[in-house]
Amino acid sequence: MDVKQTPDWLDRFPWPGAETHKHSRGRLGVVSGGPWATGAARLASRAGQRIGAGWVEVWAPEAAAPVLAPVLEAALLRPFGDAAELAEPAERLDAMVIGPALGRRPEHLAMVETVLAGAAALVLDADALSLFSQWPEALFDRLSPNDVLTPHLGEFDRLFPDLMGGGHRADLARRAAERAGCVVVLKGNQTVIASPDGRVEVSAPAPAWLATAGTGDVLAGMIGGLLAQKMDAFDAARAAVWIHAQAAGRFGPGLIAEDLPDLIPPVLGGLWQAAQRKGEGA
Ligand SMILES: NC(=O)C1=CN([C@@H]2O[C@H](COP(=O)(O)OP(=O)(O)OC[C@H]3O[C@@H](n4cnc5c(N)ncnc54)[C@H](O)[C@@H]3O)[C@@H](O)[C@H]2O)[C@@H](O)CC1
Ligand SMILES: Nc1ncnc2c1ncn2[C@@H]1O[C@H](COP(=O)(O)OP(=O)(O)O)[C@@H](O)[C@H]1O
Repeated sequence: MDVKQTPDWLDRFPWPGAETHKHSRGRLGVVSGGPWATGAARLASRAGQRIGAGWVEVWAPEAAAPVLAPVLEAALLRPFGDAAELAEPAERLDAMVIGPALGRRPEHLAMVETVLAGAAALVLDADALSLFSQWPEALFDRLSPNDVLTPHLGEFDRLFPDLMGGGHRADLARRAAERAGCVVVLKGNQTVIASPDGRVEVSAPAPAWLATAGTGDVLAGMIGGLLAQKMDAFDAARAAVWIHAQAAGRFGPGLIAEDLPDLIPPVLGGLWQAAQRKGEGA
């Protein structure tokens, strides 16, 4: 990677150091769907691990725990009974991802509401967004500037129907971030990342191989993993979108979401080398 072309967030990327331990490196929680819908949380949690969160917990409804137990290794399984039990991780952990394959029933809304009340930085994706389609203001009222919403255009339309009328996607995302009071990642071939303070970045076109189920769940886990490492939400979203596209480009045709988390390390390796060279040149 040419040092002159390195992304500006590279200077703020959370590399571990000699004093780092797994807890100080960033603790991420991912909330799983029910027993028939655990795959999305697995994709997100693995992506969070790969991007550097040192401690990853998968919070699973009790019925889903037997499904997850045999397939999680370094990630920790945390079964829960009802939504109120999510208050503890939402306070203790650095970041949480909720929404992928969560479900859209009242108990799922209660889960999202519980997590919104905690101190952890949040990535709200998929069903966590659609659950608020009838009352988006109830979501916006509870968000913090370090939270991130990751809608595709269909989900964006549910939360911000009046913004869909026209204008460039960058302008839609900017207005959405201002209204929501948090970072908005409007996904697509060119993903727009907008901050409530007015910063906006439009990504370079990403490989269309990403148009396959589950790649957004991986992106949510990547953003969550960087938030857990205390990266600023706008930088975390920009970095994750960039690394996600680079990883997809490395695989090319035939990509499925399962491939993506394990493609993160070589991309990080290139960034690490570029950061070292930049440091030596400084
Ligand atoms: N392995 C898994 O368990 C996976 C679970 N998933 C879950 O499956 C459920 C349905 O996910 P969907 O994303 O289909 O959500 P939705 O069913 O909420 O949205 C899809 C609808 O939005 C419209 N739409 C408009 N623009 C779109 C765009 N740019 N990208 C995608 N859809 C667009 C589509 O035409 C479709 O009508 C969610 O719970 C989701 O989290 C998916 O994330 C895929 C992987
Ligand atoms: N045509 C495309 N070109 C490049 N990237 C795409 C394209 N279509 C989708 N993507 C990317 O793939 C991901 C899909 O996310 P999403 O729609 O939430 O899927 P899922 O919910 O199935 O994980 C997003 O990161 C999006 O930017």
